[in-house]
Amino acid sequence: MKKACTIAGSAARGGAGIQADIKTFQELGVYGTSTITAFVATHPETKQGIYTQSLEVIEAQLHTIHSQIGIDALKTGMLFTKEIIELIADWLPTANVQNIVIDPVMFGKVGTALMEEGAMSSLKDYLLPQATIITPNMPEAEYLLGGRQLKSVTDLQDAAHDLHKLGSQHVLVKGGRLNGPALDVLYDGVRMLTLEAPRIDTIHTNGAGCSYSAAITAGLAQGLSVEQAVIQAKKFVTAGIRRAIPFEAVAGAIDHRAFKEVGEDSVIIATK
Ligand SMILES: Nc1ncnc2c1ncn2[C@@H]1O[C@H](COP(=O)(O)OP(=O)(O)O)[C@@H](O)[C@H]1O
Ligand SMILES: Cc1ncc(COP(=O)(O)OP(=O)(O)O)c(N)n1
Repeated sequence: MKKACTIAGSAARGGAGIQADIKTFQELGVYGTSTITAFVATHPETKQGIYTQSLEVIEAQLHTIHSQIGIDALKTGMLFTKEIIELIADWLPTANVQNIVIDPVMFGKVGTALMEEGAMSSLKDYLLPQATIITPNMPEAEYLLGGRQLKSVTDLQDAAHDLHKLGSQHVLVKGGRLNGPALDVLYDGVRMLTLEAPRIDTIHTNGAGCSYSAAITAGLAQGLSVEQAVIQAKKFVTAGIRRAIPFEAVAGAIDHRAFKEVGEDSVIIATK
């Protein structure tokens, strides 16, 4: 069984973060391991409740996984501080991991800041250049590009082109916040691929981004190409949103079981 590792924050509500990643790994048939960087237990109104782990605890988890289990692919999610980002960036070359997915998590959908102010330059300078693929959503892409606003598919394509200059092998810009179909763009420095799924009329998309990058990680661990892994992951997340689990107090979460239960062929996405 191939092994995928997530380095991310714990989302107490269970829809995003480490919880989404491990559920995704399990559903896609890879063995999941985790390094927890922080605990998030925020209230949508106060936005308080982020508790980071010490560098020592983070390092101990990384060492345990690397020395005792092994890593065929890994993803990073919420890293929160400059110090944690730099720890991971220094550790990665020593771990010799072939498939690295960096989800540059900065903002949750309800607006919670999931990256500290001042951490952006470490992310850009030390972590993104090591990535096989980076997976920003629109606000994250805008922030990485110095505040430029993205409003159309052409803007997403231009953003993917410019973000590629930061040094990752591939860039996937997620267009979940555009109107119209759910469009994302994947760029490898030569080819610009657009992935399109029907937009589902729902507010219950908590964990969509985390699960997308985790599904890409699972695919890479199993030997898929980046393009194949992204296409499978897009189907995984589309199926999950289609069958999302609503909650009473907050927006609901995607259903990680959906892709396996409905079967890959029942999720139609277009690529061009
Ligand atoms: N309402 C929706 N219907 C279908 N797909 C969606 C919907 N909202 C988001 N997506 C898709 O979910 C994935 C995650 O995108 P996005 O929501 O932009 O990221 P994040 O969760 O990181 O903010 C993307 O493939 C996006 O196109
Ligand atoms: C602990 C933690 N990490 C990441 C996120 C962001 O999740 P994402 O799937 O990108 O989108 P939303 O959950 O914000 O819908 C998070 N919320 N918590």
